[in-house]
Amino acid sequence: MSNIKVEKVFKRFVRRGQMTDALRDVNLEFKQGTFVSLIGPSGCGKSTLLRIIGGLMEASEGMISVGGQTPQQAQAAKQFGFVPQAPALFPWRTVLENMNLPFEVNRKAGINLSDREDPVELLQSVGLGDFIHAYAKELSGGMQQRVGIARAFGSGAPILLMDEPFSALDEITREMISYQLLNIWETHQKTVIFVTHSLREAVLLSDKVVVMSSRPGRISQVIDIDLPRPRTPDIEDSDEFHHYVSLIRGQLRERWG
Ligand SMILES: Nc1ncnc2c1ncn2[C@@H]1O[C@H](COP(=O)(O)OP(=O)(O)OP(=O)(O)O)[C@@H](O)[C@H]1O
Repeated sequence: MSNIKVEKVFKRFVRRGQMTDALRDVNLEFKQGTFVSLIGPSGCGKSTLLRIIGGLMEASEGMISVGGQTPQQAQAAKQFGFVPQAPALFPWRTVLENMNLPFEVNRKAGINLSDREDPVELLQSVGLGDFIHAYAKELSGGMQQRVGIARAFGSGAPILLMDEPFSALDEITREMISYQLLNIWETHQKTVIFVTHSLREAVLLSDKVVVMSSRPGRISQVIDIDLPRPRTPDIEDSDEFHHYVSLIRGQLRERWG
């Protein structure tokens, strides 16, 4: 089981003699196969926490375990897939060729990914079945981001770290993509840690929402989202949905005030 445990994590940046405490006393547990969102005011340390979990940055103090491994060991064992704000696609490669990138990189690293998922089926589940032979440069920003998501789900990594993947998209596209992300996640249940500023996205997508406060970033509350799955658009009109949104909004306001 690749459960992730974060214990007493503290992170201090020191730049030109200036100290910034980005995270303090962060304790969290992520169960394998769950979808967890991190939400909080700008600068509260969400991206820093994601990078520390993903082995891209070291904590100043504390312990992180990814199924018993350090984040760096887990990263070397290809446990993580990253979905950043803008997907790193090769414009002159087709969508299908871009899907093969992690596979090619991992093959060079001598890692056998024979059990990888079917890229065409993954692209279909994010609504890109008709675009597999299109060049990446021919796609809209939203379509490119969907390729990035499908690719992360097909990379063989059991843990996906998503840092505001929809932030560059317009509202309507965001809404559509969030349902496609739900769709692909409900079929291929990986652990997802999803950084967002959107209350709606956090509630719609997640099993748990971690509300953070600034500064230094701490966990102010972890809220279980007890809404039935699969989640369909009508859920957004339900009283329960609105209840969770206002609960999180209240938490965030309390911490700002
Ligand atoms: N490499 C760095 N060097 C120095 N300070 C940093 C570095 N990275 C982040 N910080 C600081 O740490 C704090 C947390 O930053 P972080 O990017 O994790 O916040 P965030 O919650 O993801 O913000 P946002 O929602 O605006 O993306 C901020 O005060 C930021 O200036």
